Amino acid sequence: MPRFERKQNIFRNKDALGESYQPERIEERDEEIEAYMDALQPIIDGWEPNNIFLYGNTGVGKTAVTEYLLDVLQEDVTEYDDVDLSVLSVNCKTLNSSYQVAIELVNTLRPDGAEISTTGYPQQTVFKKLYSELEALGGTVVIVLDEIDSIGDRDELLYELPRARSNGYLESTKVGLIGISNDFKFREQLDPRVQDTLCERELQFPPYEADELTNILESRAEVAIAEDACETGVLNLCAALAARDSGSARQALDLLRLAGEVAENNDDPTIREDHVDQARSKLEQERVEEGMRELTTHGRLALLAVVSKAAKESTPCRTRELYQEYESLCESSGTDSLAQRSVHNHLSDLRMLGILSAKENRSGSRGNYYSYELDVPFSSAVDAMADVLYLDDEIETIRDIARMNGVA
Ligand SMILES: Nc1ncnc2c1ncn2[C@@H]1O[C@H](COP(=O)(O)OP(=O)(O)OP(=O)(O)O)[C@@H](O)[C@H]1O
Repeated sequence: MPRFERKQNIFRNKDALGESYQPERIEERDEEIEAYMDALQPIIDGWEPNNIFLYGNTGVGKTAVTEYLLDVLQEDVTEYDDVDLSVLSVNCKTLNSSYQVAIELVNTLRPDGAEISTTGYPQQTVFKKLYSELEALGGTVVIVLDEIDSIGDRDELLYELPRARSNGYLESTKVGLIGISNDFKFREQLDPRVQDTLCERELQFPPYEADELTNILESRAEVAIAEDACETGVLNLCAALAARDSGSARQALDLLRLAGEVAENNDDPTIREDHVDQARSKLEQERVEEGMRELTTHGRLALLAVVSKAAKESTPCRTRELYQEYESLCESSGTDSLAQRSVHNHLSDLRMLGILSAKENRSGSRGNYYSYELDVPFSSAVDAMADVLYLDDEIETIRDIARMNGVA
């Protein structure tokens, strides 16, 4: 009978590399913190808060810096008797309308057991309930709406809430909104009147550079990794890979955590660079698989067409040739093929997902055309597809051809 045994050579505190960990120190964001503090200053001065819109790619510290600064603010505000600050944080990811966000806020403010139902009220009734809860709370209320873009175009709350005082719905309570988003298009899509108020102060967080990620990793590794369990060059490699790809601290931390797990599972005493390489392949495969799950059958077949061409060392490859490959895969799987134009759209989607990359070629009088190739390792793409497409024979043949050509 196998027994469980605690492993502890690699990690000192693995949770410190996880999503829910709040770092004690924020590295490399001094300028952004200064601008953010400036935007929050009216709160400590006792004035109405600014509305703040914060954007930047995923994993660049928007949530971490917001949580950190609001904690500091809540602590510092205790020095001033005339400011009574409350912070409400809601992640809008699963709440895709103003209505649902307003219900969530009301229920956050109400005591257990007094929550309202999530359906059945007219929107204005829910807004009124929200105003009355906010009025009962009093003082200054900062409402953080993370992943605010999930609200989409049903953004009435973002128009109404900042105007609640001037419209007489709130008398004593001062409300400030902080909207956080990694969707750059969201701001442009907002109604200009919403833009005016919500984006009163705009803050942008740029992607991290490799040396910044190294510093973030170093300070996190102090807490998370056991002494001497990380070989020289490992943190730099995680940082360089994440900087080249996305500039995301989350990606760099994920790489380190996964590399540690690979080392641990191999019973190796330290994390080495080859563990990071394995971690990167694993993460890439997860990314492809995640993208794959979102694809329709035709998206998958279009991707398999590119994989098949890659096995033959025939990529980058233009749509017309990929289309022939796609048609023959459709035939093998007993699926009716789509027109070339639709397959072209699927290839564009795969490019947006970061699974393919495309080169634009000029072809004189006949205009420009794209040629596509895989933007993820061949083996990750083929493994992911073997899991979701019932084309075992075709996929085996593709693997054989790849082996013959030394494509990995
Ligand atoms: N400057 C930093 N110093 C220390 N840790 C950081 C820093 N920036 C990011 N992190 C860490 O990186 C991870 C991702 O950061 P965070 O969740 O704040 O990103 P985000 O920009 O809000 O991303 P998303 O848009 O996907 O929510 C977290 O674990 C966070 O603690």
